[in-house]
Amino acid sequence: MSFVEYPDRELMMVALSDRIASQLRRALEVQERATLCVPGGTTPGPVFDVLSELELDWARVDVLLNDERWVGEESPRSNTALLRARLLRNKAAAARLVPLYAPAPQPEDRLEELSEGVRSALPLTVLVLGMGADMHTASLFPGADKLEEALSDTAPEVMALRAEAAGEPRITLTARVLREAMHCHIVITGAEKRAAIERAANLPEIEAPVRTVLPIATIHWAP
Ligand SMILES: O=C(O)[C@H](O)[C@@H](O)[C@H](O)[C@H](O)COP(=O)(O)O
Repeated sequence: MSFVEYPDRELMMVALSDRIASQLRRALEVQERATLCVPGGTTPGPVFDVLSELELDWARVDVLLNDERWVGEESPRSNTALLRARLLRNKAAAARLVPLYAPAPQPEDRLEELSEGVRSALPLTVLVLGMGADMHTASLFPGADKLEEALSDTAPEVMALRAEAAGEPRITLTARVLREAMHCHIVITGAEKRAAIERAANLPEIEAPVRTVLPIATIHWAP
């Protein structure tokens, strides 16, 4: 795991966006399409703003969330709505969105068709992850009902999980899909998350799910 510390958040978001774009550009020199997988939540908005303006053959990029809360796009908690509002516009409007949500009461109702779409976009070329102070990443929450299976090498690509801390049901990429990414960045801010990721390095994955990607991740941190 490597750790990059920035003096402030703005600098981090610009530097990280630049790095993501150049990794995608390099991949597109040798392959027809590339996949960018990104988190929802409150941290990545500014990265999306910068990325959406960068020069890149976006028409050959598939964009996919790490995970989604099981809510419609009209909800302020919808990660898909965040993606549409902040990333899939400007130059990046040409990218293809791989959906992780479809209207239905429960994620299990649409899991098969959503998984098929995800499979068509694998492996992940550039994976950007957030992390909660409880050391969850994507929707791999400590204490989630199916966490053990979601961390295993034999998990399906996509699973529906429920956890008390998660609020609504979640749909998430599983650990093995995250671990197979070509490039992996974790973006975090603040003292609490810095302490959490340092703690995660010495805990089992079942208690600190983010640990599953630490061997391949570059951690980007700003106060
Ligand atoms: O849908 C989600 O909640 C995310 O994808 C999740 O994994 C997020 O990255 C972390 O919870 C950090 O969230 P914040 O950036 O809001 O702290």
